[in-house]
Amino acid sequence: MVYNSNQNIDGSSENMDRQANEVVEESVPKLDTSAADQTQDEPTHQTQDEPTHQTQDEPTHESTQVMAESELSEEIDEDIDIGFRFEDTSNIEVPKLLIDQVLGQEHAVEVVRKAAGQRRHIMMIGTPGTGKSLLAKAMAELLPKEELKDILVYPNLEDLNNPKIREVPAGKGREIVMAHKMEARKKAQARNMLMMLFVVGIIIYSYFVAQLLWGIIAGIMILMLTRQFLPKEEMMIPKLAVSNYDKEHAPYIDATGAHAGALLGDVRHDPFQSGGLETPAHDRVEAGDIHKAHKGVLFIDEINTLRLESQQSLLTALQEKEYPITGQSERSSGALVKTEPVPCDFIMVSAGNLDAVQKMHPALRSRIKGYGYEVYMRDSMADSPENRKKLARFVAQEVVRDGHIPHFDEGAVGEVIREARRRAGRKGHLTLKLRDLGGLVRVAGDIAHSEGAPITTAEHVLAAKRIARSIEQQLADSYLEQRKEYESFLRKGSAVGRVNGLAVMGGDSGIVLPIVSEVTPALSGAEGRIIATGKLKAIAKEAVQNVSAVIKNMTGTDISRHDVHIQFVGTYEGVEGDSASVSIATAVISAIERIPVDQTVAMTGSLSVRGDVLPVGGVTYKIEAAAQAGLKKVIIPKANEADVLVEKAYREKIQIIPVSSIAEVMEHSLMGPKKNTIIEKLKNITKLSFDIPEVTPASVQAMNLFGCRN
Ligand SMILES: Nc1ncnc2c1ncn2[C@@H]1O[C@H](COP(=O)(O)OP(=O)(O)OP(=O)(O)O)[C@@H](O)[C@H]1O
Repeated sequence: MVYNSNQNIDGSSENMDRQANEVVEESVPKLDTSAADQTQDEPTHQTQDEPTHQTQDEPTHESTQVMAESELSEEIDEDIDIGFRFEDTSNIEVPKLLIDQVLGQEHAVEVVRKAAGQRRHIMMIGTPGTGKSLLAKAMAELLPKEELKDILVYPNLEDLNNPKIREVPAGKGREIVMAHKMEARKKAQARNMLMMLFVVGIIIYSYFVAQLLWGIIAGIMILMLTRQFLPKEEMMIPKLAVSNYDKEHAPYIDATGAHAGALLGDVRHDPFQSGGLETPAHDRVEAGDIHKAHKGVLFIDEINTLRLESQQSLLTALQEKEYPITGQSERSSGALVKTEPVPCDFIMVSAGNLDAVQKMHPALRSRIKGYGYEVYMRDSMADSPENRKKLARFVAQEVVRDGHIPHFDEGAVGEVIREARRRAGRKGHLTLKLRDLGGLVRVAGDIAHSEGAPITTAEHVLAAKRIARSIEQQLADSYLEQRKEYESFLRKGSAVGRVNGLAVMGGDSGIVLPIVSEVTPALSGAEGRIIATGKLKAIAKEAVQNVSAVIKNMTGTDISRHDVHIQFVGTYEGVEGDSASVSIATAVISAIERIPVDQTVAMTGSLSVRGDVLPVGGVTYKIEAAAQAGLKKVIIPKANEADVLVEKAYREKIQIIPVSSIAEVMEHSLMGPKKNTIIEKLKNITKLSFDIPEVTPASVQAMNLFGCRN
């Protein structure tokens, strides 16, 4: 039995629904406690045979309905009001100071300004690419240049393994080293001259006493001995460990992922430790990032990835504002050397996501909390004329920073802003994941540059959007291709216990995720089980458990003597998040009640235990994936309705159905007259759910940021 995917399931498909139901009813008995054996006999046959048959009937016809990438319309959407008129981004002034270039993070900017004035540490938490390191760099620009120092390491004649440390004003260190070198050279020259005269004297004398050979040998011996035993002036030259010569502003040192040596300083190993060939200990001392950041900013991203010992040492350095340098490798001769404490009065800007906060050394965290600020970076900003203007300035900044790509005209900036809207995932917002958006600007610029175009236009940006697809997007395309080729999901007709779920990969790529459910008699004599396969991770597993509560409530069926199998088809990489909850519920209810599901429908949504459909992330990408796969309708949570910013090319291809309860999901996805009974039951359950706290799209975004995927 084939159901036309273009039928309206709300009204005109009623006939077909009835026919479908009749077919299913004929062959599959309704599941109840007494019909356990029957369900074991037939369901596999019913649910697997029918769909395969359906999809193989008309594959070529069907494939024409599927939207290929190349068929996508390249039409430019309606114009975007940027908030002001300009010819191209060369007319937009780019602020000189980095802090004035930061957009959308007003709170963080304010904190950075304050912290720079008061020399406080900062911890920035937020999504990658939202400007954390940019702000840290900007902070270094705000610090007074006058306080900068150079650090010199001197030999300690009393204890060669304890070199001395001296701090001098910036630029002075270089002068001191040069002066020492000059002096050493002069002394060495004078000494060499004296020695040569002495040796020549000996040779002349030996000539006159007819002992020339002995004279030459004595001369060579004297030269060798003086080289060995006379003090060497160059050994006394201090080493410039940290130089701020000619620096325009305070140092910004990025110590992300630095090993102990690079972070805390090190003393090199000396393979020739004697015989006049050795390198003096002070000359082998290497400053660490904490010392190079003296009077400046030390930036550490993903601070939790630093080894615990390094975090402890960092804490000491923060407290003492000085830290001696010693060899980090126990087996190296450098381990014998330990300098006097080296100044390291830096401002630490640490960054990461919430994970970083949880896993970092508690004492270090407490130090930052007690002597600084914690800032949460925003992911998006309001889509106001003022902010659109700022985004136009961002495009100008990126063009200037790149230095190779042509400026953008107004249309091109409009397209970038449209993409910023889409990527925000929330209506009325613009994304602040500006590193990624900057990537789009660069690819568009590269296309324009390779064409020899004097200016980047909207067409270049559109072309860039097609080319600059993330790995996940490319993978999603390849998945879709494979799934279409092997018919691993259906696009028309109906099937019992089978639902086209939707998922996101990498935050910006939707995929169709078929979910199949089957009900069999319980294998063990005890209670029936819910068995979910497809490498489900923690949240997905919990979602399956929650759904089972809804199902028990809804169906009123005692399923305790049955095992409910739920399969996430083709999920080799595993599944996380709870956005498949409505799909799981629909598949299981369909399997239990033997009511077919419309296969032209895709769905996404989280589910409360009382049957409310709650918002999820990535709706736009999921809808686009469903449209691209050739599906006709997509059910989304009503709370996500405002977040939908589907590309123009997909808008006509798919009907979006926002719902707020599982009853509505069933109404739009089940087929046949039997569905009304189940919908009535479901409506009664969801009526009771008024006291469930509301989950807003913003809270979903926050959950996503902190590692929860939907
Ligand atoms: N708020 C912003 N304003 C202006 N430009 C930004 C902003 N956020 C990001 N950018 C652009 O993106 C680039 C990368 O941002 P940045 O390195 O600061 O991100 P991040 O938050 O430190 O990311 P990560 O945690 O991955 O290091 C910046 O050099 C800048 O070009």
